[in-house]
Amino acid sequence: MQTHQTSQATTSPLLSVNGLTLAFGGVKALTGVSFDVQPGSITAVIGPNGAGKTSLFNTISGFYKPTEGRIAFKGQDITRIPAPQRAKRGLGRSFQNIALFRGMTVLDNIKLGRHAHLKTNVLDALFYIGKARREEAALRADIEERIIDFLEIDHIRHAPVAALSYGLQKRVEMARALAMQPEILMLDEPVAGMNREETEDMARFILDVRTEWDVTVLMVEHDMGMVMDLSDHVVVLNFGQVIAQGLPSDVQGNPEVIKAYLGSGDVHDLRHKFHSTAGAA
Ligand SMILES: Nc1ncnc2c1ncn2[C@@H]1O[C@H](COP(=O)(O)OP(=O)(O)OP(=O)(O)O)[C@@H](O)[C@H]1O
Repeated sequence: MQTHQTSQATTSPLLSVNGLTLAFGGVKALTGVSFDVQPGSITAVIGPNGAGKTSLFNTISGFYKPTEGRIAFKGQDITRIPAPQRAKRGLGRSFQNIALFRGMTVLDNIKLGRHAHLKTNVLDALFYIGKARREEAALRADIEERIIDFLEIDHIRHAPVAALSYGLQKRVEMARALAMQPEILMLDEPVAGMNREETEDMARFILDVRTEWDVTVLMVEHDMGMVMDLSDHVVVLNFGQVIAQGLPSDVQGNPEVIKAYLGSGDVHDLRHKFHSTAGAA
């Protein structure tokens, strides 16, 4: 297994995952997973289907409780802290399958950013809109405008989410996650199902989120080309374990990584994506 010394600076990590183990009954979804996310970095978690990526994301954001291990955010242990409090502390996330309120407008979805991930029903969320209007409208509006401007979604701000293309919906989901004003943005498959143009747009937004918003990015993504182009650090999972981590160039040629993808039948895709990367961006 490669160490991640090559691509990891010596500064204190923003997020530190240590020996994380998660079991569903007899199934071990994660076994002793450890890695750091450096502030200001783009870190990607990759791995074949069923490798444990979503389980890892859900454990970091607090939806699953690990059987063993520790998660530290900004130097503080958050392993036992409930998901809403993690979000409040600055862990923002999007979801693999779009989790927007489809009947509501883009703007209202963004307004819910701070609370929608934390509330389980629409009434709670709607109540929040009223409350927000009274209490913090000006501040919120400023942030919302910046997000709308940044993600170039002004023209659809009053459109119902259900009427939008898939690529735009993913962008609105990112907008909503940004409305939480996260320090670390966790993106679950940000370009899944997107065409090439949409993927390139999203890649640009992810890079800009880091530079213009000063937000650290942790993403799970299947699109190898994008991962290799954007990431500072790549963590590879297979069967719930970290089999390699380091610079994109390190993991790309790692025999264990190739083997993991070969086993899953994804190697053709992997090779194709690796080789198409250079000319893509
Ligand atoms: N809620 C659950 N109950 C039982 N087993 C689960 C549950 N969620 C995940 N698993 C199992 O844990 C393992 C890891 O699954 P996970 O969804 O985290 O992988 P993944 O890398 O995100 O896969 P994909 O790329 O297909 O989304 C798999 O064996 C899966 O069947």
